[in-house]
Amino acid sequence: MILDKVNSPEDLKRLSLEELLLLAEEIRSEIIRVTAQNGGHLASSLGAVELVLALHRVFDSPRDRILFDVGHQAYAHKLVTGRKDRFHTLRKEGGISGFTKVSESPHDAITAGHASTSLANALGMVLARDLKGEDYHVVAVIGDGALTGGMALAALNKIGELQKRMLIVLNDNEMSISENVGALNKYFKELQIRKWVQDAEKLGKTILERISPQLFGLVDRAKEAAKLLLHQENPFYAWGIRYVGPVDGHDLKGLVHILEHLKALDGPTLLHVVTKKGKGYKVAEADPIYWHGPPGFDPKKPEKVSKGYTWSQAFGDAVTELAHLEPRLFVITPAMREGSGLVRYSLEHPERYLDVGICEDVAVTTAAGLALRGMKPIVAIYSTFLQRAYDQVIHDVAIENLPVVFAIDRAGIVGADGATHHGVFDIAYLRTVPNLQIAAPKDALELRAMLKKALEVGGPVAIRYPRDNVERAPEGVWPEIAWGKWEVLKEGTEAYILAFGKTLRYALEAAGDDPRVGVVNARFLKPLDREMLRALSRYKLLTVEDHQRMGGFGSAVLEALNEMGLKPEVQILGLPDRFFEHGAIPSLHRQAGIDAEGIRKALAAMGVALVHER
Ligand SMILES: CC(=O)c1sc(CCOP(=O)(O)OP(=O)(O)O)c(C)[n+]1Cc1cnc(C)nc1N
Ligand SMILES: [Mg+2]
Repeated sequence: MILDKVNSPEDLKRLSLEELLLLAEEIRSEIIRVTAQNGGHLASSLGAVELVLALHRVFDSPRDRILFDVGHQAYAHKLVTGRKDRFHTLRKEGGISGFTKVSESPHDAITAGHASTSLANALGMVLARDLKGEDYHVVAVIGDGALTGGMALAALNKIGELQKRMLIVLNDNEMSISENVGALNKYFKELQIRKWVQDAEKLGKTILERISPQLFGLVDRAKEAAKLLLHQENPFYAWGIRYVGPVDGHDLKGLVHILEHLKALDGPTLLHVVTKKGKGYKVAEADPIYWHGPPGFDPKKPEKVSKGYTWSQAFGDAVTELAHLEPRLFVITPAMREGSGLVRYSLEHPERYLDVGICEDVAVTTAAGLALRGMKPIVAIYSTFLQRAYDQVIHDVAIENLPVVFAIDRAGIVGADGATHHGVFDIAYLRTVPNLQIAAPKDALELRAMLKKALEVGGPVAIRYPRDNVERAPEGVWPEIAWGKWEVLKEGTEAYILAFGKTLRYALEAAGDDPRVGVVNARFLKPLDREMLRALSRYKLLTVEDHQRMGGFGSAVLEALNEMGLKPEVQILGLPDRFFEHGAIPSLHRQAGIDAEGIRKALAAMGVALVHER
């Protein structure tokens, strides 16, 4: 295998073009083999193989810095930068990350996972380079989806003004996770048609030159005028960035040739490459949405596997039904239609559905605008990605107490996507926001009850639920819920576990049938159920949450007890003050001490040692 001879990008420079082409195929097979075992971002990484090889052939990483936006398309990059022997540990606990990670390799220029960060990072790097009088290249690879992010567009604006030498490679496969959206995306499609026109022109030109040089001259001048017009229409022209393309992102020889030329240019250049998401693997080419991030699969007989009924689907089913009952309901997603369970909703209510692209800030403030004009918007958003819209939650929604519902998916530890994707800060960053109420349902029925009630509350409400399976709730059922009230699920004589969200299952498992320990479904964090808290304050209290310990649900309970002048013995279980890497959710929960074992240990330390069967 040629890959056996590649231990660093240096080795790529010694390969012939034929060997490079063979290497590309070997890399594709390795990506498929390992993703089949571990799951991962298959289609994105398959589509970027030639681009990665061409970049590492022409540039000199790690001296030259090559940044990958989101970092999920960088499996080929990992394989040729000294990690091929560890590649089988991809996304596994203790193994290599599924994204680029500075601490993992000197070749990983940025730690990524969230989109649209590469251009601002690259800007910072070229500023540092030039200030220090150093000389290296900075190359940022950004996808068409990531380019819909405001951070990326704002960085382009500054890059164009400063005119620092850098190369931006737009990896345009017309896909985000779903089909990509936005006016720029439409323009790129246009450009690709023009590419076809250019090729046809070349053919026409050759024929014309033979027939009549005069006529050819006339046509050529007309074409130059049109090109100037076209060029000036080019948004990158407006940003002061040299645009080159579109070019075939799978033509390895052509890419190497172009990159060699662009390497010599000064100022900012954007090379627009067109790739096929899932390239080289038929099922992934045919359905880049499912094969964007499949769980494991049989590489010889790749079939879609059902992940079971999830919280995301329970949410999607509930809002799809709710929209028939509430004509003012409007659902917004920042480029996560499938992940948020909204495919059915988007098909049944297209006129009240919007995918804004990878821009959570726009999603939240668009919801504010909808609410100001009498609609009932729901923003379907992952906890980790809501971090991108913190100011918009406060400034555009909460201050005016607008009726916006935040359906926060992937709340808590999410597993193989790791530190950049765990949703473990939202309680802390939301609970200090006045007017904003926060709840966590224990099951799909409670989710339906909360969603329906949240639309009537009249102010902003955040409902958080985990990345997990859940028992399906019957259609058409909308249970009542005592808003702001907790629910005692098990009485106790000595201690009560106050569980918020997903940890309720661990609490019930830990308490078992021991009469000394009670369990409360503390489903409302804001408002807290102070009445019940007062009543329970004569017992020992243990709070447990799938969230950072600091600033979470337990902190809220402590503050409330303090305000009420109550001083029961309280222990708080939550994630310690560090980042959790990628790994299996139960294992990470065990490490954090928030699972049933951790709860039992905490109770024992409080003098309530539970006897339980092993
Ligand atoms: C991995 C992950 O979380 C991905 S990959 C991806 C699509 C990126 O499209 P792009 O065109 O840039 O790349 P492509 O896959 O090669 O087509 C999204 C929306 N997400 C979720 C997401 C949402 N929002 C933010 C801020 N960051 C991320 N990463
Ligand atoms: Mg894309």
